[in-house]
Amino acid sequence: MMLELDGVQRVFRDGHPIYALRETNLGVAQGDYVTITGASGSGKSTLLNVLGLLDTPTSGSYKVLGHETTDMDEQWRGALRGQLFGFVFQAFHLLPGRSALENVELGMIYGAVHRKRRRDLAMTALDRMGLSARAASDPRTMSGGERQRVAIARAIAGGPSVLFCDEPTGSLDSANTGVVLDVLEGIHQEGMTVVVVTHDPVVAGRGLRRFEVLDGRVSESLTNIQR
Ligand SMILES: Nc1ncnc2c1ncn2[C@@H]1O[C@H](COP(=O)(O)OP(=O)(O)OP(=O)(O)O)[C@@H](O)[C@H]1O
Repeated sequence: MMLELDGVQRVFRDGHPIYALRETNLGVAQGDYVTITGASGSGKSTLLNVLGLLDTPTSGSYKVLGHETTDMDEQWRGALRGQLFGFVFQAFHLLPGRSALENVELGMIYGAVHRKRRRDLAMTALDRMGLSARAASDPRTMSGGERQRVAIARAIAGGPSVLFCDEPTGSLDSANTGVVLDVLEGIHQEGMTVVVVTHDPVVAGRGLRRFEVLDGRVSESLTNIQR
């Protein structure tokens, strides 16, 4: 199993305890295309953050490729995250005043990749996103769909095993949503594991395994069981 949550809880303390995730069991296999839906505040982002090693469970076990992560120190967790995971967020998080190519390269700056190799990987990733002609462009001059494709290029350039996307189409119109969904499908077909959090049923519908979060409880959608 690529990712395996077992009895995971995430409790925030804000005066009183907030049970963002309760007794969560979830396995993601290599090559899965998982979508996670749920109402606002149900715990979707918390689930993605825990899976992406951006946050730590309060209790329970979380294994990545069989390695228990809950007792790793932050340096190990960071190394694992940098090596295995790529992230895409709703708000793109691209640096203005830097070219698309530089933005993609910056995603690999903490790795051990040589500068020249970083540039080649960044160019290849932009090319895969159909954006090689815009490599020198400032993201501020690009459309929302193009910006998100630059962000996806940044996330995949270093060759992660899992791509995590938190509301990747939340800032896009329906045409650009379709383009980004096609891109994610292509990435999945090439073998990457894809995990997408979304409140949009159209986006959720593209997943091959669909989960729903309700008040911190995660359940697999019936459509998977019938499949
Ligand atoms: N750092 C935090 N401190 C306190 N409470 C938090 C924190 N992060 C999340 N929560 C709470 O945990 C619950 C789950 O939040 P989460 O962001 O995971 O929901 P979500 O389903 O992603 O919501 P949305 O769709 O609105 O982004 C909510 O009640 C939220 O207020």
